[in-house]
Amino acid sequence: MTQDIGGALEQLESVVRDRLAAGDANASYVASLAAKGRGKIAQKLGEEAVETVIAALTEDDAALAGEAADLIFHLTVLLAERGLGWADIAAELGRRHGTSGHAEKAARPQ
Ligand SMILES: N=c1c2ncn([C@@H]3O[C@H](COP(=O)(O)OP(=O)(O)OP(=O)(O)O)[C@@H](O)[C@H]3O)c2ncn1[C@@H]1O[C@H](COP(=O)(O)O)[C@@H](O)[C@H]1O
Repeated sequence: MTQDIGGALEQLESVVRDRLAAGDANASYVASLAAKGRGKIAQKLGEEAVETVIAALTEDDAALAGEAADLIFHLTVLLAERGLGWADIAAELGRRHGTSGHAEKAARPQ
């Protein structure tokens, strides 16, 4: 099924929030990960980031897409556990839109 990225992220976030609220670690990976604490969620995110880097350097496109999906999924869990969601990230990206990274860096206080 093809889906636009906004819809996919909203759908994933909605399911993740439901799983966190239900807290059923036996039935849900999200709930079982959250039960291990924020540190474990952050650790998994770091592992998935490393696996994404390795895939980018050594594996094919399908493998990279899979690792990227794992990374985004675990970031969604971490954000939700902190009470944040993709709307918060979209707002920050929107604030940055149109500002060159070079210009932003040059404007930082020395
Ligand atoms: N997108 C995902 C998703 N991507 C990856 N994963 C799981 O993330 C886990 C991480 O993989 P690993 O091999 O690193 O896990 P592991 O070996 O158990 O890791 P360790 O804790 O042992 O280090 C696996 O169990 C994957 O199945 C996901 N689990 C759930 N989702 C989404 O979240 C929804 C809710 O899932 P549940 O909470 O399980 O109902 C699902 O409907 C999906 O939409």
